[in-house]
Amino acid sequence: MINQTQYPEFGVLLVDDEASFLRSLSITLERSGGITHIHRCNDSREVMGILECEHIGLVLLDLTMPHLSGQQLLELITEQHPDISVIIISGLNQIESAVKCLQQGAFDYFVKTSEEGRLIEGIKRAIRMQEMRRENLALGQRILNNSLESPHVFEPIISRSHQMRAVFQYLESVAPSNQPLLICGESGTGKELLAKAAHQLSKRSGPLVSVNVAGLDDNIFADTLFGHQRGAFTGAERSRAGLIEEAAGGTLFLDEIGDLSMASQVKLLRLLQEGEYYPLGSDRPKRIRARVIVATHQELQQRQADGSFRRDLYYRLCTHKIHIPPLRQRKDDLPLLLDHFLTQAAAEIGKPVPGYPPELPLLLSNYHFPGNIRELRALIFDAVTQHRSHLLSMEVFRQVIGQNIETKESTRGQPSESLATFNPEGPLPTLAQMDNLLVEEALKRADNNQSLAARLLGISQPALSKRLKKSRPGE
Ligand SMILES: Nc1ncnc2c1ncn2[C@@H]1O[C@H](COP(=O)(O)OP(=O)(O)OP(=O)(O)O)[C@@H](O)[C@H]1O
Repeated sequence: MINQTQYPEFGVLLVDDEASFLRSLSITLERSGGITHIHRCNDSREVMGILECEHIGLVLLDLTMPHLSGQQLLELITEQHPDISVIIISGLNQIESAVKCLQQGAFDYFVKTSEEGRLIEGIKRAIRMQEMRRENLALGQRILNNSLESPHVFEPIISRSHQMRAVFQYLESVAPSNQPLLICGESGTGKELLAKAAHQLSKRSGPLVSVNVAGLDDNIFADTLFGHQRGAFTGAERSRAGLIEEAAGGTLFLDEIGDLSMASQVKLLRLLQEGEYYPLGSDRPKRIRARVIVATHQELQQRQADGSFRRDLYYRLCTHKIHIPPLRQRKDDLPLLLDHFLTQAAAEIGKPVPGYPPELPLLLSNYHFPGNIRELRALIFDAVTQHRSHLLSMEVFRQVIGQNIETKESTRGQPSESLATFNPEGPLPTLAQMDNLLVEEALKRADNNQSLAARLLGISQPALSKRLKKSRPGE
């Protein structure tokens, strides 16, 4: 488990011969930047040894020191540990030495008298770059090996789709990060399941605290997240910790973020930018010690375009972004999910697991599942509850899916993919030719099952059979 006080995931080494400066710099980093994973060294001769045995990602280096100068150390570090970032924090405000250090590979250069906010921002930028570099490396490695480090975490998420596998690999790579994670996808695609997996992978010792923010008015949003002091408003008889506090050392999951009010979006942005918040009625800021995961089924790009979602908040949230494909784009998962939910439903109801007619997977694969996996699960549970024999009845499925296939196929103004095959430069097919094309396409989709093909076409099976006899007289 990651100690909840350790940020970032790698160590930050402070090197200066003045022990008092080291002490005050650590306090500043911790208080104003939330940076707590700190090592200190006031003897320049020990630096290279520390880099060998500690997990260091960033060095903050003084220039003027006895034994080895900062410049000598910078040269050694960039040569022997090119993956470690170095920021120079010097007592000298000399443009030549700054330029020289940057040319030598330093990430940034500050003077000790620099304004605290600027210094912290620079250090956080370096941490962020280092985190991204590590994530990229980890992701590249996983994709190359096509591997998962913790496959057990994904066991509740049934899938064999290569798109979902890529999602899992990405999730593993960004799990240690402290940056927000944005999970997008249609309703019922498993965003909450994925948030749980992300929390587990992060190995944070604190809890996963979830809240659906859709429809929360701004005051309730602030009170829910930030908590309040006693007497903060009429009726606040006791202080109450908010969910941010409850999630300390763990993960705060904000679901339906696309539906957050504009006023609350400003509050969330400030929280993410500054890492601090004020409980209602308090003038003492508190530091957020939870990783934030947000999810939405809304198209956030679209919501930005129509002015209902802040662009700056979107950019804060999307450092790490996952899009879960809808079920209709990963039909390979249908048979697995069917078996999974049949077993689950049977166990819950206390019945033996029923078999199902061979045409059921075919029927399911021709449906567009607007409610995604949640809808599939509900359908299967309903069918298992209702069935009486050893074989699952198709009736429940036909009632829902049959109608919707027809609705979907007859949607006006939205040509389906198979109809969008006209060559605009070629001659227009005749109605009779289109008729044949449609019948052929329906049979292909229905795997030559005529009753299903008829359903797709919105006609009866005898009507289809009649047409086929006409168009294929020899068969
Ligand atoms: N791949 C999967 N394997 C097994 N069950 C799944 C899978 N994906 C989703 N589910 C199940 O489907 C239901 C909906 O999933 P979940 O609540 O995670 O979706 P969601 O995307 O967060 O939906 P919403 O946007 O409506 O909040 C849950 O019962 C969940 O356990």
